[in-house]
Amino acid sequence: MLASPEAARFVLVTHAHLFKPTYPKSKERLIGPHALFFHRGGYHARLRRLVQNSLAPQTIKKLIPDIQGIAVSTLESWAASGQGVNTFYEMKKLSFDVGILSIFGHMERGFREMLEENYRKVDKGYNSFPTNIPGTAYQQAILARKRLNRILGEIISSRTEKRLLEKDMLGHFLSFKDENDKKLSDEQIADNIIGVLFAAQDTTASVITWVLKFLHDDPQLLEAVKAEQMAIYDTNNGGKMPLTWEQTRSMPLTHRVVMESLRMASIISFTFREAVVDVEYKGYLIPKGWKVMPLFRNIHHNPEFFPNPQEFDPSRFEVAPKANTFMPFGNGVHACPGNELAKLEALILIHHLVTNFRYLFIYMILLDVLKLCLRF
Ligand code: HEM
Repeated sequence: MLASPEAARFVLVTHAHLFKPTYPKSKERLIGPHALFFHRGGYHARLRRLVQNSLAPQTIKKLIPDIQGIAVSTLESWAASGQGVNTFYEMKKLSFDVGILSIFGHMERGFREMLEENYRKVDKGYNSFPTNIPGTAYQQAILARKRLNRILGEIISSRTEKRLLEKDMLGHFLSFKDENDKKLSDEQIADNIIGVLFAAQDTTASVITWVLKFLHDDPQLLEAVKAEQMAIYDTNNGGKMPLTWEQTRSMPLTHRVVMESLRMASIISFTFREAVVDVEYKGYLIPKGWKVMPLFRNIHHNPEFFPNPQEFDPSRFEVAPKANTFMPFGNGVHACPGNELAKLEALILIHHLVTNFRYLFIYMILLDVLKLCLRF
C-alpha cells in the first residue's frame, strides 16, 4: 500500500511500464475484456486517444445545452413529485444520461430504453457474489451483458447502414483504422462503450451527491455559491439564455467547492496495479505478480499536504495543491479522460439547483443523502 505522493507517482507515472492494471476476472467479464482500462501498451494507447478526443473540451462544450436539458428536467421532476428523492440514485440517472449523450449523441428512444434496462442489471450484479447459478444477481448481470452486446450490435449496424459520420464517441470508434488499416471489432467497441458508461456513472453521481451534502452543511458557503451563480443567472436574462462554456469556466468558488468535495470524499479511494517484473522501490522489493495499491484517500487526507484535512474548506484550492498530492482522477497513462465532463456536469447541476430552488428543498434532499450515508 502506497500512501506517499512519490510512491504513487513511481507506480502510476514514472515506472508505469513495470505495472499492469488488474481487476477480478468476474468484473472483467461483466464490463467486457476489451475495455481500455484492462489493457496497456499499443491497444490501450489507441483506444485511449479515441476516448480522450471524444471527451476533450472542444467536444464536450457542444454538449452543454443537452446537459442543461438533462439537469433541468431532473430538477423539475423532483419539484413535480413533491416528495423526498434519493439524491444518489437521481444523480446516477443524470450521469447515465450524460454518458449516453457523450457516446451516442441523440439516440432513438427504443434503443435508449433497452440499453438502460439491461445496463441496470449489469450494475446491480457488479458487486454481487460472482456465482453463475441461475437466479443470482451475478448470473442476471451476465445475461443482461450478453443482451447489451446484441443491442449495441444493432445500433452499430443501423449507424453503418445510414452511413452517419457523427463526431461522438461511437463515431470515433467506427471510423478508427490502425496502421494496418484494421478496424475495431463490434465486440471491442461494445466493451469500451460499457466500460466508459461504467467509469462515468457512479463516480460522477457520488461526487455531485457529496457536493450537495457539503453545501447543506455550510449555509454561509451555500449563500456565497448562490450569489456567484445568481450573477450568471442575471446576466443570462433570469436564466432564459443557456449557460455558455465560458461561464462554466468562470465559477471560481463553485469550482473550488467541487474540488474540495473530490478531495474530502475521494470517491476512488485507491487503485490497483500488478508488478509485471520484480521491482525495487527505495530498497523494498515488490515481487513480480504482487499487487500494489496507490492510496489516493490517504494522500488527500494527509495534514502535511492538506492542513486540517477533515475540515471542508474550498479556500484551500485558492492555491494549487503541491504536485502529485491531489489525484481524484488518478495520474499517468490511465488518468481519467472524463474529468472535464464530470466537473462540467457538477457545475451545471449546481447552477440550476441553487438558482431555482430554495434551501429548504436542498435540506429535504440532504435528508436522503444522510440516509444513504447511514446505509453504508
Ligand atoms: C467525478 C467523477 C470521476 C472520477 C472521480 C473518476 C476517477 C477516475 C480515476 C481515479 C481513474 C484512474 C483509475 C486507475 O488509474 O486505475 C479513472 C479512469 C477512467 N475514467 Fe474516470 N472518473 C470520473 C468520471 C468519469 C467520466 C465522466 C468518464 C467518461 C465519460 C470517465 C471515464 C474513465 C475512463 C474511460 C477511465 C480509464 C482510463 C484508462 O485506463 O486509460 N470517468 N477515472
